[in-house]
Amino acid sequence: MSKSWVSLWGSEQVCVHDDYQKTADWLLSQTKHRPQVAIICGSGLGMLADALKCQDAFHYTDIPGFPQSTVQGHAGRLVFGELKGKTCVCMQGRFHMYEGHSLCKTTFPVRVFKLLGVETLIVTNAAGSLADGLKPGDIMIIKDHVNFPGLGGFNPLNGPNDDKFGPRFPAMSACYNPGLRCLAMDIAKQQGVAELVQEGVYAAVGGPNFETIAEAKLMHRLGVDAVGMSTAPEVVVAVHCGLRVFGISLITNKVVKSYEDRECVNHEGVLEVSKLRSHTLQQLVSELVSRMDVNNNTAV
Ligand SMILES: O=P(O)(O)O[C@H]1O[C@H](CO)[C@@H](O)[C@H]1O
Ligand SMILES: Nc1nc2[nH]cnc2c(=O)[nH]1
Repeated sequence: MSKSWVSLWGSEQVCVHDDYQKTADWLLSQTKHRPQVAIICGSGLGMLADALKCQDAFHYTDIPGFPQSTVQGHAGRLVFGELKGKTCVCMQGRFHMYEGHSLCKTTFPVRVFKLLGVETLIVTNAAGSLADGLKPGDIMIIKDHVNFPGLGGFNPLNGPNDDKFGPRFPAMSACYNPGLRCLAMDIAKQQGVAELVQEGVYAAVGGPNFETIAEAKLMHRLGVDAVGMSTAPEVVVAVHCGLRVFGISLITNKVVKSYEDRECVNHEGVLEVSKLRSHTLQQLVSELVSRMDVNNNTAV
């Protein structure tokens, strides 16, 4: 397969199977862990990796073929370890389109995880709320997403399809696993945090600017509950290659929807709220990993 192709947007860099394989082979040669579950930590949520025991950690700068993190709150480390009886790999820092990464680089780790033998992907993010019932500090279990860049033709699956990963036209109607969503809700009840947790629709936008009021009103009318600048491309690639997906948004701010509202969102505020809820989120994700079914690396 050629390494570049011409899209609507100009010449795109393509990652070929060999690129993912080389990174996966290098990681397999550096750690004895064979992860069943991968976790992508959102802005300020890198502490999710702290719960892993017997850690092997790698800086992205040392991993062949890996993109680099450039955003504050994304440490740029890949951490392998054991979490409540399951082997996990955790990304402390994800890649966003607005950093200048191509979509294949933005989603690169997901296919590497597939080649490592991962069966389940947990994606987390910081997001702004559009739904009136969601406030900063709340946790939204993602039931579905709107991939705005994807709808506009900016999709990580653009270009020649790699049949070894998945089909040309993958279905996206059950992206976020219903069983895991239900289990997470039960765990939230048992942990006494059910009043903080609800399900909702996440929308991915390109960023890096936050929303104008007109954009916020538009998304609210369309039924979007929370908005961020990540996650959907990773999930599209994960579903394409057959990974089971669970997603969670930590609501870090309200998206301003009124011209009378003088509030103004900023990244420092986003990181502050992430920090405040980090323990609750860690407890929820740990218990979910503990109780999810995996069977010799086969998620059921
Ligand atoms: O989606 P994550 O990586 O959690 O980060 C969110 O927070 C940042 C803005 O504060 C953006 O990168 C947005 O996508
Ligand atoms: N687009 C967007 N991304 C976010 N990430 C955290 N908060 C927000 C927000 O309000 N809008």
